Amino acid sequence: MHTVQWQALQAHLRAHHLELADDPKKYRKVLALNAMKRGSVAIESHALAFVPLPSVRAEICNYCFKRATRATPLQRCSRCQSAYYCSKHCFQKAWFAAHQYVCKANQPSATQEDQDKMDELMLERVILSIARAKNDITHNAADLALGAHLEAFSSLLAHETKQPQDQLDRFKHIATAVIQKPHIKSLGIDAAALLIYLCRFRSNNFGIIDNQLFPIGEGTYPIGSLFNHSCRPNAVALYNGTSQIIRLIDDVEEGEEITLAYIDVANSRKTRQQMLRDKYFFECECTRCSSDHGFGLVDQLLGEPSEEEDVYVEGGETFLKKTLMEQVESWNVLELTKRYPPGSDATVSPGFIMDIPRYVHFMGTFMFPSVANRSLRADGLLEAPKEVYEQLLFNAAAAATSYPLLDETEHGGGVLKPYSLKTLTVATRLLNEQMAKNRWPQSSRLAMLVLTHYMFIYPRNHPMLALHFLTVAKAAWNALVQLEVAGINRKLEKEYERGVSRWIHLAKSTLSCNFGEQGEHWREIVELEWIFNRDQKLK
Ligand SMILES: C[S@@+](CC[C@H](N)C(=O)[O-])C[C@H]1O[C@@H](n2cnc3c(N)ncnc32)[C@H](O)[C@@H]1O
Repeated sequence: MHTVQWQALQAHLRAHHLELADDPKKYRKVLALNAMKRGSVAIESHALAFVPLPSVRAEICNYCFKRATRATPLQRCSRCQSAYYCSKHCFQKAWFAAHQYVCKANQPSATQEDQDKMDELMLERVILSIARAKNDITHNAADLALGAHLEAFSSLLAHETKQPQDQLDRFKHIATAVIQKPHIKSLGIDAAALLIYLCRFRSNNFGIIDNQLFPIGEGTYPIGSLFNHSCRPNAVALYNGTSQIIRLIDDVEEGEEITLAYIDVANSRKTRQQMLRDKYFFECECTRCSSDHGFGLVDQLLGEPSEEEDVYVEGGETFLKKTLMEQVESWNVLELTKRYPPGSDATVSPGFIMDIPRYVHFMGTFMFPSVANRSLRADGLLEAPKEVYEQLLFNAAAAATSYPLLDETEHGGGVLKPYSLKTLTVATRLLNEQMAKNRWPQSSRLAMLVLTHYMFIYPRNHPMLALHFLTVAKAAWNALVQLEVAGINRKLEKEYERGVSRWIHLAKSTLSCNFGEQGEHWREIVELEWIFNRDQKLK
């Protein structure tokens, strides 16, 4: 067994009720030692090194990664003019950790804006961190976490024989440049070891994201890198500054593997598998990739980009946008809620040719039944056993693909599929445009269309889904207010009121599992709930 040799690492993981086990295909895997609840933190760890993305370097503190605020504007390093910090404390920490070695007078920022520079900075910082950690361990042998980080990093897969030649050439170039620097030379590491480090970064490093899930940097997190990939993961990596938090988004049984998604799972099956092959050198056999039924149906429904290009012939994206917006404008909520009344059964045949409004309401009976059915508990679906929840999604995928689509060829276009990755891209773009124009009834309809896609793509309680529930709740509330001002009929008002209250519930339930019950998103949803309840009382 390999895993007996990493004693500090195993002890560190065990302290978090986790265990590293051998795996014939994946090398090793992280298992839960006991049952764990969704929303709980599996493990939190610090980076061995991190580098901000050049595009956000002037917007976040380059040491703690907190965004600048009016109260804490960023100060630029007066010497190199290219690093930014929120406080003297962060500057001193960064200086001591690595900045003293890389800071050069009047460095033009343009030279730092490429991947080579990021890799070079990461390499230097990792080398310095390891040297410092080794030194600290000799003074404090009991520091398990430090030992665990070192054991984890030194045992990560580098796949050096599988890396493409152009990458290896690039890495050799970077390693040669770094090894010549006096503060690195004095540490006595050879170029071959540095090449392995760079290969390890490529198949193990994380993109650091902010609270809106936008990338702001890259980090080497040896503990986080022990988790394997799944396109249907049960955990996510979120960040508090530069601290990495691995949080469970579903209940995990004793002995179950904990997995993360290395790539955005909103990609087609072929694209996902290609991305994983290119960068991580494995064939994905996760539950989403390996089934022809179940998730196979879901992947079929979302489509492959090349197939979609054939479908959206004449007019291309312009046709899609125009047709989609026409359907959004003519969307009759009352008529559709009558067709799918509260209590309707998802298996009832709708007997229609599918356009977008019908599709969304029909999918709603599977995916968010509590929005249409007042007798259901708001978050019942999110609390159902995983198998029950997933079976519902599979039924929805099978039902969606079994109805004929509205063919618009007579009007000079192609066929607008209500479901597909292409439709998702166009709907997301339109949603942002409509929100920017304060067109809230249209925004709330587009947000529901996007939601029907996200429900297929992301596991429940995934942060993308949680943020989107928040968007749906805000859009529905703003739509209600706008429609009231314009003079809404009482029946439609009731529909919207039920919708807002249920979306708020769903947003709270999902947010609590990933971002937690604190921070800006939680504040936003609690404020919306308060305003909505006050409005209801006043009525
Ligand atoms: C970030 S590491 C994950 C930890 C790794 N298994 C280990 O023991 O160090 C990424 C590498 O693990 C392997 N891996 C991760 N997920 C996998 C999966 N679902 N199937 C097969 N191999 C996987 C691949 O070799 C990949 O390049």
